[in-house]
Amino acid sequence: MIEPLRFDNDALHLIDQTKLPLELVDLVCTTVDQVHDAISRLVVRGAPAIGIAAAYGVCLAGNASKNATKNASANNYLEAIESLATSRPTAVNLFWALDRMKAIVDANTDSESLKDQLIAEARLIHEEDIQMGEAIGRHGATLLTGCQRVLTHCNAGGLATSKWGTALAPIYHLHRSGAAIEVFADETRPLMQGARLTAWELARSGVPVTVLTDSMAGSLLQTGTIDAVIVGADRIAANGDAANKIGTYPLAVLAKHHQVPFYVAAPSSTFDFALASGDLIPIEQRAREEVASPGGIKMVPDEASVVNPAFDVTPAELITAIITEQGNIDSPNANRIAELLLR
Ligand SMILES: CSC[C@H]1O[C@H](OP(=O)(O)O)[C@H](O)[C@@H]1O
Repeated sequence: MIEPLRFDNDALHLIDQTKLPLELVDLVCTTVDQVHDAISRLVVRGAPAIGIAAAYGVCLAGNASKNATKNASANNYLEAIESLATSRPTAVNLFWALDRMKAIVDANTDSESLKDQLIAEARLIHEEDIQMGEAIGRHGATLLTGCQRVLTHCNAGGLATSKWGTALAPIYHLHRSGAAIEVFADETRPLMQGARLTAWELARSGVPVTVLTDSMAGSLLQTGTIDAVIVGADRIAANGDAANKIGTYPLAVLAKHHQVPFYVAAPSSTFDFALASGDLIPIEQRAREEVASPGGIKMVPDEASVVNPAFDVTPAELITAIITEQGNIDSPNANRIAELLLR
């Protein structure tokens, strides 16, 4: 499996996902600002991957404070945490990871070992995500068993996480076990994560994949072509409402209408119990150019306005089950989620 990020104690190596599928190249970050920029430009993207990258980004602040006093060193890390928290607003994994790094700084009593403690915590966050992806694959496979044609939106695969993905983890699990499963991937405008990233990583793994434009999903569901829909999430509120890539909500409505199971796959680090419902989830608004000039080619006249929300929110009642590393939550609601994840 492809691994989108690697840390060698002084540098964070990222697959530059803005270059895929044409080029497989790394972007090497040695400063906090470079990691902030990499997250904001979607060099590294996907809720779990963003959290892991930010955790390693905090560690890079240590490079700037080699000779600083204890307080300066801790302050550098706290400034890094504050800065990285402004890189993107929706994926709660970013803030979940930064909170874990801040707890290490706050508990610090020995500045000499602080950088090592932070690197250890970032590596733990990374390793935990690998384990969570593996478990999501196992749990999700029990729901997708027998499904031959699965539709997904955006990229919630290995490129969006540490290794196995979330929505694609059950598909990789079933494919490895010899199941006949193929994926229909929404291209996912405007940044085309489905066409560029999901198709690339599935093809590379030998999983049959068909790319469709986002507007084609309805007719595939209408004609019975699709056995199940599975997507990732960037933040799930306490009542089970899930924020995910723009275009997920209409897909959930279509799946409900055509009585096709609609699954959301996410690790517990994507749940935000501080938010009672999905309408409270901050939705990132991205630049006009992503819609108006895809690939630098102007498609929209200057006189026209453009909207570009990066995410939408799917109400819990449209979700058949949420797949987590701790198990599957059928017909999600607040008490079931809390019960399963907080036990
Ligand atoms: C496994 S989380 C993947 C999640 O993140 C994507 O958004 P972006 O590409 O903007 O980071 C999309 O919502 C995916 O479902």
